Amino acid sequence: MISVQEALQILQDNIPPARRAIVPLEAAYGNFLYEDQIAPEPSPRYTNSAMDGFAVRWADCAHATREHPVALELIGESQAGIPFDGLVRGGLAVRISTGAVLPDGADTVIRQEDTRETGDRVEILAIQALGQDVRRQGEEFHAGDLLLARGTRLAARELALLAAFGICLVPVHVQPQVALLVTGTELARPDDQQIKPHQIRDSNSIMLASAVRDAGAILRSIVRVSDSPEETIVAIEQAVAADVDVILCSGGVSVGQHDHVKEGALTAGFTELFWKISQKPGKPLLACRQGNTLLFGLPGNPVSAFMCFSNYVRPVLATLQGTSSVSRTLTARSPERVANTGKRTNFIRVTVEEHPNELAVIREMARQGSHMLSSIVHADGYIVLEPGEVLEANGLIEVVLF
Ligand SMILES: Nc1nc2c(c(=O)[nH]1)N[C@H]1C(S)=C(S)[C@@H](COP(=O)(O)OP(=O)(O)OC[C@H]3O[C@@H](n4cnc5c(N)ncnc54)[C@H](O)[C@@H]3O)O[C@H]1N2
Ligand code: MOO
Repeated sequence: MISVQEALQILQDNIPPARRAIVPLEAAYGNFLYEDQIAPEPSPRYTNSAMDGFAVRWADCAHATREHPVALELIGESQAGIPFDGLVRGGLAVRISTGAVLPDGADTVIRQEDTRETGDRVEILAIQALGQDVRRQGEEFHAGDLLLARGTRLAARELALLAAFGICLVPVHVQPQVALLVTGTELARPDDQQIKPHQIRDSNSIMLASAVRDAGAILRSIVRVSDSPEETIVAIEQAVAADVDVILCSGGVSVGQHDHVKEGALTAGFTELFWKISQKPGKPLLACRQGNTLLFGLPGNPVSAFMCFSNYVRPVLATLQGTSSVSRTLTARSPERVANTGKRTNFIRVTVEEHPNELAVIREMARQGSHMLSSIVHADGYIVLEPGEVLEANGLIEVVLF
């Protein structure tokens, strides 16, 4: 058996390069940029008004007050999308809407509330400063400025920025594609009304499918097979033919007569990277590689499957999409003593209580069984203790949050 660190290192050394593509903006959601994005033009694109009101010359009305208004002749309008085609000379004003081009000659906008219209004239009742309520061309970005750095994840705000600059083809790392293969003769679908007394419901399918989505990857397929070597081999070969990046198998990875994932993977042409890690839960985790495809044999026990996904698969899926940001951690205090009395690295599930301006407090889940979903559902994260390691009462430790 290898250690947790050794397993992580082997995986790091075997992650294929993240796939790249230039995709339309509409298809880029959730992807990470592989190149900096540079402003092709200034923003704002043109000098425009921040308010509905009147475009004027500062010099005409610098001293205007409600007691001593300044009257200007209204000569036209600059509407958003329909600019004024003329020059604002001394003594003149142009009606302007928010976002409309500031007409030539004007340098200041008076908002509507500070004016009074009288026929073809507008009285300026108040003014604060030269250039007020004018949004200058390039005041946010000049052409050539950095908009988004490589490695940025593209979501609502980032996509809006690219759209605003007309960047419609985006260089991204493609989200990795995953095929899920769930093995187990004892499995029934969750909605099976005829479930037999010797069957259990397949909870790993939806758990892993959701975890794949949470990890930013794309689930291409879910195939369920019984504990049959032939079915397992065929299903693995089909996943390889579909050219996915990662094949995730659930169950059938231990040493029993009916565990066929390892032999299935090797028969389908995979090379073993490792099998069995000195850890609890998730000891029999299998990792294999064939070309640029990785295969994981996750243990069937639901908690083991989830913890192996969190520790090993999730970081791989992150690297495959061009990022290393995976899990959030925090330093917390344990009021109780926690010990690893076993021989394997122990991923101990804990609840986390957070209080403002205080260290978070963790409590070990009373039940840690790898068949007990409550140990992950009601936990907030986990701590890692090596064999023989003791966290004394009130000791501090890093918690990995789910
Ligand atoms: N003789 C030994 N037996 C076992 C060892 C060992 O070292 N020597 N390791 C144990 C450990 S640790 C684990 S973890 C499990 C892993 O076993 P498998 O990966 O072969 O998984 P299965 O036997 O297929 O299933 C284990 C358990 O999980 C349930 N299961 C399976 N699939 C699902 C699913 N889709 N949804 C919900 N539950 C599932 C299954 O019914 C079993 O109860 O091996 C130990 N044995
Ligand atoms: O590794 Mo198993 O996950 O201890 O039950």
